[in-house]
Amino acid sequence: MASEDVSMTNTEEVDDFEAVSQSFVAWLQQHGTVISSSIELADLRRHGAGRGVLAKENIAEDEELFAVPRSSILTISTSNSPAEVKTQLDDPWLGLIAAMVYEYQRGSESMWKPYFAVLPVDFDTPMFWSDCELDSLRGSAVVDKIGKLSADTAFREQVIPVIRQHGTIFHADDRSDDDLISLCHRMGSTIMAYAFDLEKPSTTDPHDQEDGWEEDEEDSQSMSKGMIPLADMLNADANRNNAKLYYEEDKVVMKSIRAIKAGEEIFNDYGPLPTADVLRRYGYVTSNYAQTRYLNDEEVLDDSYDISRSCNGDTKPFSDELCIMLNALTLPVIEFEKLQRKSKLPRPALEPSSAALLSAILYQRQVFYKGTTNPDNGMRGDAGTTNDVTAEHRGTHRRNMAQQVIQGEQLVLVEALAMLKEIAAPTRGKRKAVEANTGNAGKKQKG
Ligand SMILES: C[S@@+](CC[C@H](N)C(=O)[O-])C[C@H]1O[C@@H](n2cnc3c(N)ncnc32)[C@H](O)[C@@H]1O
Repeated sequence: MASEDVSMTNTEEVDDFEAVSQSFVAWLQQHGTVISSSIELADLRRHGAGRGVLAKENIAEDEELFAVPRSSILTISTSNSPAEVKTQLDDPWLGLIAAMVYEYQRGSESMWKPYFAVLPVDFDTPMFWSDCELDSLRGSAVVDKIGKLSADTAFREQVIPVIRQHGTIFHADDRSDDDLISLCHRMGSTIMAYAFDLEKPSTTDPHDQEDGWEEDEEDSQSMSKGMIPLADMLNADANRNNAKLYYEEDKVVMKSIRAIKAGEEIFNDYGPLPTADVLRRYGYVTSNYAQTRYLNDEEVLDDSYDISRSCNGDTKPFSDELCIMLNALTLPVIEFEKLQRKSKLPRPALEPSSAALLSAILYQRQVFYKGTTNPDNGMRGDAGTTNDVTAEHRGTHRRNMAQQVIQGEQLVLVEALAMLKEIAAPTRGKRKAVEANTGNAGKKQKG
């Protein structure tokens, strides 16, 4: 959410918001972005969604909405920062942050200046919450995933020395370290909420190998991060997702994936993230994701497990990996050794003893939420961004979002515990339904 959204109080600032949008669109076109006359960049602050893209007229499925040349995408390699800076920071995430700080600090010398004008200055992600606001998220595993201290350390120890070494070209000589660290946080959070995983063109420049930002280890070989102007002006809605980005050799193309009526918003999809992760990455909450998941990070193994809400018979609340791990833990040693000799794993069907173990863990997990909120309150309506509230209401808005996260997670726990109770001690006649619900129908159960 852009800072001008929050501070907007008078007509002058309304006009400024529009003017900034218009010069951004003009800049895009000057640099080769082709925009369909059927869409427009719109002011959606009244819906709590900042800027967004709307259909001006009916759009058919598979129509090109806009095409952005790869040269307009801000990445480590397209940035004009000196090669020495690019090689000094070999972490791709820190590298992209440094490239963005560099381009931002150059002001009108940077080709991306009109783009920075539409990017956010303030964020509602928990990274920027006060301790008191964070307390309203107590119990959720998201609190341990914020990583503010480790980011501070990485900025202080790795990025700041590089900026200082090239202080003149970074226009950083009159800025304090704390000031620069705030700027790094701002760019890091922008990347988190706006950047795309870029698919590389088939003939890859060898320098591109260093480019980008790795988020997930498994992605690191094939993906890099880049800031794609205009593509990142689409808001997200899993249920109303109607557009998709396609990667071509010299450009990226946003196309409709279904017919869109005039006046409708054009939506991207961030994927089936747990509500807590939508808040952590994007600074808003929504109940729209059908697969509201609870990240049950028990650290039993060097991994974590999702428990999904079983909204319909197709959804498996407990993953195969989780079932196998629990079954392995509860298996008598002699049985476990038998499987080991045959190089086999336990079945991915939750055994009653495993269900009892998982129940005990989840009851333990419930205690962490004590006093945070009451799960019986039911879900509140969606709390959007702070784009439409003033700064003094920000705390209330953040606490409302926290409440929506906590209530969602507690609901998942309550539903999972009820299901586990059935598996651990099934009531006569209900066993079949439980097996169907856990995705294990037809599989032989022990015990
Ligand atoms: C990729 S940007 C989309 C453009 C953004 N609205 C803007 O004005 O710059 C992602 C940010 O948009 C906002 N956003 C995206 N989808 C939203 C939604 N469904 N409801 C409310 N805000 C949303 C969040 O602030 C998120 O961090």
